[in-house]
Amino acid sequence: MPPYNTINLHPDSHHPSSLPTDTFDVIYIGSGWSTHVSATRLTKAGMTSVIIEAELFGGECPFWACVPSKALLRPGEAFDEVQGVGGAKERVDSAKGLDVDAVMQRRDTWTSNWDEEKMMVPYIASSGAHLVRGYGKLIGVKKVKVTTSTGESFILTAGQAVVVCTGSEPLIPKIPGLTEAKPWTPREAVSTSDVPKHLLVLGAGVVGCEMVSAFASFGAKVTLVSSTAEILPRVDPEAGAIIRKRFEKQGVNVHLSTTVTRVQREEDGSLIAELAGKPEVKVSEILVAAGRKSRTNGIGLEQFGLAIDGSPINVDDSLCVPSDSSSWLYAVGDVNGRSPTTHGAKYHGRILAKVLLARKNGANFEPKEADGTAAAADRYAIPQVIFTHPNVASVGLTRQKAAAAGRKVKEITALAKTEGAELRMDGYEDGWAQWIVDAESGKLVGATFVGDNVAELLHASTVAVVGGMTLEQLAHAIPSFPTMSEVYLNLLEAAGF
Ligand SMILES: Cc1cc2nc3c(=O)[nH]c(=O)nc-3n(C[C@H](O)[C@H](O)[C@H](O)COP(=O)(O)OP(=O)(O)OC[C@H]3O[C@@H](n4cnc5c(N)ncnc54)[C@H](O)[C@@H]3O)c2cc1C
Ligand SMILES: NC(=O)c1ccc[n+]([C@@H]2O[C@H](COP(=O)([O-])OP(=O)(O)OC[C@H]3O[C@@H](n4cnc5c(N)ncnc54)[C@H](O)[C@@H]3O)[C@@H](O)[C@H]2O)c1
Repeated sequence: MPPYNTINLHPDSHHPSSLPTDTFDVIYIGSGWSTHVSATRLTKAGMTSVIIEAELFGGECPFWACVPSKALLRPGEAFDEVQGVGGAKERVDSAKGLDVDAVMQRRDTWTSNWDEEKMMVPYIASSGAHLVRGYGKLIGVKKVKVTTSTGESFILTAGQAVVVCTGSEPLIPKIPGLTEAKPWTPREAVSTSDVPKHLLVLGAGVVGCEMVSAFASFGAKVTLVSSTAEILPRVDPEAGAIIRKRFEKQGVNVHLSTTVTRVQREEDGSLIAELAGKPEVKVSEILVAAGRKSRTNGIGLEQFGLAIDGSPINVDDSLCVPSDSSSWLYAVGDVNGRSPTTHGAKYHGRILAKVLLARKNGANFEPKEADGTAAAADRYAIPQVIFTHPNVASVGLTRQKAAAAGRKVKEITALAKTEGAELRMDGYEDGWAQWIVDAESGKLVGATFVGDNVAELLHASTVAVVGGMTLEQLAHAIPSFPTMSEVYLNLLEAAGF
C-alpha cells in the first residue's frame, strides 16, 4: 500500500453543486462517528441534514486511527496466544515471527485501501444525510460556507442547528529540528508498509504505547521517550509500570522523565535525536505521539467569541455551546474534549440526536440525563481499552483522579489470572485488577484491568459504575467458569466477599 503522502485526501466526488437544495435542518462540519450516529436518527424522524467533509468520509477512525492501528496490533497478540496453546503452537514456526507483509495486507483490507467509496461513503450515506466535499466554515448564525479544493464556494443554511465535529489533530512539540525532520505522525505510523529498523516513539500516551507494541511485534528496535515519570500517565501508575516492564522485557528502551531536545535528519534518511540528560540516539524514524489538539482553527469560531487555539470547544451537557442563547451551535466528538475516543463520539451522537429532536418539538425543553438528552457518562464513566500487549482497560475514577477531586475512595486489587485464562493460554502471565470504591456509599466508581485479553472484561465494570452498584450487589453477579471473568471473583475475595 502506498504511504500516507500518496493517498488522495481530496477526491473530487460530492461536489456542492450536486446538492438538491442549500437549506437543511442540520449542517454537520466533519463526518466522523458522532455525525453518522446522530444523522441516522434525525433522518428516521423526518429531518434533513448535510454532512460537509474536507477529506475522506468517515473521519479519522476508519482510515487513520482505531481501525488500522488495531489491525496492526491484533496479529502480534494472536501470535503470542498461539505459542501458549499446545496442539496449535506445534504448527507455527515461532522463530520466524510475524509475516509482516501479510499483517499490512490485512490492515489494507480493513481500510479498504483508503478508498472511501468501497465502504465509508455507502456507510455514511446510509444515514440518509446528504454528503458534500469541501472545507466548512461558519460565516454567521446558521450559515456555513463550503469551499472546494479548487476554490469554489457555496453557502448552506441550517434551519435548526450547525454541529461542529471537526475532530482533533496531532500536537507537534516545539523541539528544534523536529518539524524540519518531517517525523511520522500517527497517520504515517498506521498506514506504513515499511517497518523502520529503529523507531523512536516520542510520547508514552495511548497512541505511543500502542505503536510501541505494534512495531516491537514486527521486529523493530523501539525506543520510547516519555516526559512523564511513568508511561500511560492517564491510567493508574501501577498499570503503566506493568506495561513498561513488559516493554522492557521485549527489548524496548524506555526513557522516563525526559524528552527529545533536538532532532536532525541525516542525508541517509536516519535521524539523530538528542535526549535531555542522556546520550543521543540514532534512529531510522521518529513517531510523534505527544497528544492532540481540537481542530478549531479556520472554521469561523472567533466571530462567536470562541477560542481557536486548539483548546476544546466548551459545551454544556446537551452538547450545545453555552454562549449560544438560541441553541443552534453544537460541538461533538474530539473537538469538545469531553471524551476523545470513538465510543465517546458515538455516545455524543446519540445524545445530540435526542437533543435536536426535543428542541425541535418543545419550546420548554430541559436536558435530562434520565431521558438521554444530557451527556453524563463522559464525566464519570467513560471506558477506554488500550490495545497494547498486554491490554489496559479502565473506566471511571483512578486513585489519582479521586484524590484530585477530593473524593475518599477504597482501592481493591487482585491478580488478573484465572483458570479460564490459563486454559486459553498456557503460561498466561499474571495481570492486575483494581476496583475503586467510594468510601462513603460503597459504590463502585472505577476499575482498571491489565493483562492479556482483559479488554472484554471492562464492560461489566462500566455497567456497574453507571448503575451505581455496591460490592454487596456485585457479590451476586456470578461469573461463568472457566472464563476470564472470574477475575471478578478475585476482586470480590480481596474485598472480603
Ligand atoms: C492512532 C489512533 C488510534 C486510535 N484508536 C482508538 C481506538 O482504538 N478506540 C477509540 O475509541 N478511539 C481511538 N482513537 C481516537 C479516535 O480516533 C477519535 O476519538 C475519533 O476519531 C474522534 O472522532 P471525531 O468524529 O470527533 O473526529 P474525526 O474522526 O477526527 O473526524 C473529523 C472529521 O472532520 C473533518 N473536518 C475537519 N475540519 C473540517 C472542516 N472545516 N470542514 C469539513 N470537514 C472538516 C476531518 O477531515 C475529519 O474527517 C485513536 C486515535 C488515534 C490517533
Ligand atoms: N485505544 C484507544 O482508545 C485509543 C488509541 C489511540 C488514541 N486514542 C485517543 O487519542 C488521543 C491522543 O492520544 P495520544 O497518545 O497522542 O495523546 P496523550 O495525551 O494520551 O499522550 C501524549 C503523551 O505524550 C507526552 N508528551 C507530550 N510532549 C512530550 C515531549 N515533548 N516529550 C515526551 N513526551 C511528551 C505527554 O506527557 C503524554 O503522556 C487520546 O485522547 C486517546 O484517548 C485512543
